Formats: sequence, C-alpha cells, structure tokens
Amino acid sequence: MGEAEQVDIVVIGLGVGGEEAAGRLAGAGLSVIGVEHTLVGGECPYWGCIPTKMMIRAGNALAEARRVPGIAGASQVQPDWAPVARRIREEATDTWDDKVAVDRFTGKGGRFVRGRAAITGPGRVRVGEQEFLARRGIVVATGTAAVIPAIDGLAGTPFWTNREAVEAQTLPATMLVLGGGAIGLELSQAMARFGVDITIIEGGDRVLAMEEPESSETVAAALAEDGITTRTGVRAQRVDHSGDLFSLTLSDGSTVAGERLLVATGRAARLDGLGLDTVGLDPSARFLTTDEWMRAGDKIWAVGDVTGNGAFTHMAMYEADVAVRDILGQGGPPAAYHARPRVTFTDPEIGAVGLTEKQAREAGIDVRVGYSSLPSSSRGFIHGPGNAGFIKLIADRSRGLLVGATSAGPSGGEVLGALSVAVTTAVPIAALQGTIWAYPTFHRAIGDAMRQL
Ligand SMILES: Cc1cc2nc3c(=O)[nH]c(=O)nc-3n(C[C@H](O)[C@H](O)[C@H](O)COP(=O)(O)OP(=O)(O)OC[C@H]3O[C@@H](n4cnc5c(N)ncnc54)[C@H](O)[C@@H]3O)c2cc1C
Ligand SMILES: NC(=O)c1ccc[n+]([C@@H]2O[C@H](COP(=O)([O-])OP(=O)(O)OC[C@H]3O[C@@H](n4cnc5c(N)ncnc54)[C@H](O)[C@@H]3O)[C@@H](O)[C@H]2O)c1
Repeated sequence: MGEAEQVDIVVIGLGVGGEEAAGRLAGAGLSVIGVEHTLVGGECPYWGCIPTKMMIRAGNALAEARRVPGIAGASQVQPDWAPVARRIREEATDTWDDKVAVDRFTGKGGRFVRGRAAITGPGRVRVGEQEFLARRGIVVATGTAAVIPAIDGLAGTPFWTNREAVEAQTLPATMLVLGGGAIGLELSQAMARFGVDITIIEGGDRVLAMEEPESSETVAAALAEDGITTRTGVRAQRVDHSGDLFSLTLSDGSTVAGERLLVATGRAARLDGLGLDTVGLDPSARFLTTDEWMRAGDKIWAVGDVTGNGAFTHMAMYEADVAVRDILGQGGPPAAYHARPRVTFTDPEIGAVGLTEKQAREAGIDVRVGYSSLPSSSRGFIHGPGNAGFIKLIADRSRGLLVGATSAGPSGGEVLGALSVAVTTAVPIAALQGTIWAYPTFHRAIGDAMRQL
C-alpha cells in the first residue's frame, strides 16, 4: 500500500445522512471522499421509504375504491402488482442503479469511491488498496441492517427482509410476517390489499409497541379489516422450509404456514469491520453514540441510523446538518431530540411526536392528557368509511406545554405537522387553545383534544 492521500473529510456510507453531509461539505469547497459499498442514497430510496410508500399508495388506492359502495355507488377493483413493481423499478430505483446519485455527489465536487471503508487510525480510512488521511476528520454514516433473529432453522431458508419484499415482481398467495413494527405493518397492509393472506407474529403484547396503546389498537383493528391475522405474545421457535412452504412452530405450540416469510424484527447499526477500536471507540457497542454536535470521538462525527437516535430519514438529514455546521464552524443550534416526529404509513396513518404518555410519566412529568376521536369529529363523520383515528395530546401541566402528541387517521402524518411545531417550539397551551382550527378539517380534532387540557 502506498502513502495515504491527504484530504479534508472522508464520509463512510453514502445513504441519506452520508450523502447529505458529503454533498454539503464538498459544496462548501472541502476536499471530500465519499465511500459507499452498495448504492449511493442508501436504504430509503432503494429498499425503504420511497418504494414502500409506492406500495402503500397503490394499496390505499384499492382500499379507497373498495369504500365506494355505500357512499358513491358500486366499484369493482382488480388488483395487479405489475404496475407497482414497474414503478419501483422505473421511477424509484432505476432498477437499483445509483448513477444519478453518484453524479449528483460528484457534481457538487465530491470524489466517489465504491468499496467497503474501514478506519485504520485517527483520521485514517482504508478502502481496498487505497488509504486516505482526513485532515478535518471522518463522518460515519453507515446506517442499519435488518436483524435476523437466531431462530432454529431460519438461517439458510429463502426468507425475505424488506429488500426482497421491495424487489418482488409477483406476490405470494400467503405470507408470514415476523415482527409487528413499522416495516411489518406497512408491508403487510399494502400486500394484503393486493390479496395476500397474511399472518403477523409479534413477540410483544401489541403491534407498534413504541407508540401509544391507542395507536396499537387502531392499527390492529385496521389490519383485521384488511383480513390480516395478528398473533401477539408469541414467538417463532422453529422454522421449516420445504417445497414452496414455510412453516413456523410458535412458542404456544401452534404452527402457521405461508409461501413467504418476511423477517421484520428490527434493525441494528452497521458497525462490524469498521475499525472503531483503532480510534478508541467500542466496536461492540449497539450504536455510535455522539454528543450534541454529532461528535462520536476526536475528529469523528456520526449521523443517521447508526447513532440510534431514531431510524428515520428526517433524523439522518437533521443530524447531517448539525455535523456539517460543526465541521464548517458555522454555529447554529446543536441537536435536540425532544420533538422527534415519526409516521407509520398504515391506513390510518399513525403520526407521533415527542413523548408518549408512558414516557412522559416515567420522566416524572406532571402529565395531563387530551383526547378526541376522529369518527366523532365533523370531518370524521362526513368522511365515513376509513375514518378511524384520534388525537392524543400529552401536556406538561406545570410548564403549560405539550411534550408529545399522536395524530392517527386519514392523513394522520399531515395533521402531525401542527403538533410537531407545537412540541418543537414549545407553544404555550393557552396559545394553542386560542387557535382557530378551520372547519371541517381533520386537524380541527386537535382543538377538540386541546379543550381537555
Ligand atoms: C422498509 C423501510 C421503510 C422505511 N420507511 C421510512 C419512512 O417512510 N420514513 C422515514 O423517515 N424512514 C423510513 N425508513 C428508515 C430510513 O430508510 C432510514 O432511516 C435511512 O435510510 C437512514 O439513513 P442513513 O444514511 O443513516 O443509513 P442508510 O440509508 O442505511 O445508509 C447507510 C449506507 O452506508 C453504507 N455502508 C455501510 N457500511 C459501509 C462501509 N463500511 N463502507 C462503505 N459504505 C458503507 C451502506 O451500504 C448504506 O448505503 C425505512 C426503512 C426501511 C428499511
Ligand atoms: N414509516 C416509517 O418512518 C418507517 C417505516 C419502516 C421502518 N422505519 C424504521 O425502521 C425501523 C425498523 O423497523 P422494524 O419494523 O424492523 O423494527 P421495529 O423495531 O419497529 O419492530 C420490530 C418488532 O419485531 C418484534 N420482534 C422482535 N423479534 C421478534 C421475534 N423473534 N418474533 C416476533 N417478533 C419479534 C418486536 O417486538 C417489534 O415489535 C423502525 O423502527 C423505523 O425507525 C420507519
């Protein structure tokens, strides 16, 4: 190996967070090496947010068409996965080709290196035979990968993760889904609407367990309406695969079978083989923890899923912005996590920001809860079929502020916008109560819940 080439910054992993950081730093005139071993853009555009939301858009169109009887006449729908698979190939992923994204980065002045990067010492990064010495430092943005649980018989079977599910050109007749979190629920509902007979196996006692119990109940009811069977409180103990069939033996002794098995049991930071020990960081840690400027160590920043602060594209972009401002010495606010927004794109959508009621109580906050049901609001009543949802507000009574909120319903993720601003910027509840909420909108239900605070 020759002498290390000196540059300003090396960014490891060009997913959402790394691409944003590398592009901005290159655009600011620094010499930036961006390293990516798979596709520039990462999980979100190729196997995550964008293609899965295309599936959901298609599934929701079918569901809306099926709601025509009773409110607008008769309807008949004939689901066909081919247009979905085609859109994913032609519009979302360029059939998993990142040329456009690579050009976007190099167009900003960055230098792209395809390969697997490892840190070899302070400021030093190796990619194959090349070694770089980053004067200003290293940004780690290596994201997360699907966790595959150690279930007897699972390894070696042709199970799916989100990647194979997104790449599917045809759908199975039956599918088993391990895990009732965001990935399991979104993919299950979209595919069920195309006629796939789905059984979700969730080890915990409710689906979408990180959100409010009311959110779990609302989603569980919606899944049941789509014909999905949800088994909670049971775990898979054994997987058998023969012919075209997966068979799972569950912890209660029962068995379930399906043509496909989707594993959606969570995600883990990609830290393996990264050489963290060469810079004094713990290679066995679950995530790369940082300070409020995204600094994980001396001249090392970490952004996105790998930090464990919330595996969402908007969090990766947010953290990339904080790190870039720190590296460029531009100042501005450091990272704050009191108002993390998230939306699970089931129908109804479950939007949430900040703390849940349980989290707020555990934090010792003087909690007051406001709740309103969407079907009993004017807009929910008008909407009719598909109007399930609610607004739940978590207030800190002593400070007179909202510390969390959930907005579930049609466009629940959009309604969340107002609540996100309120929690982020600490709008006094008195001011929120004086707000005029347009009639008859879904977001007017916020006003109804607000009156209980
Ligand atoms: C099915 C699914 C649906 C999702 N839907 C949403 C959604 O609707 N909204 C939302 O906000 N979020 C969603 N997410 C989450 C979102 O995709 C992630 O939060 C986001 O991609 C994180 O960006 P990142 O840059 O941290 O990581 P990633 O996108 O994972 O990118 C990390 C990159 O680093 C590369 N890499 C890793 N190690 C190395 C190495 N040693 N050398 C070189 N390259 C390396 C990887 O190949 C990868 O491209 C979804 C995720 C999944 C799986
Ligand atoms: N709309 C969005 O923004 C969106 C969509 C998809 C994914 N994501 C991101 O990706 C992350 C990962 O999603 P995910 O759904 O894989 O993980 P998750 O952590 O949200 O849910 C995993 C679920 O699997 C269950 N589980 C774990 N092991 C199990 C086992 N052996 N048997 C049965 N159940 C088991 C857990 O109890 C949990 O409920 C999300 O937390 C989110 O940050 C976001």
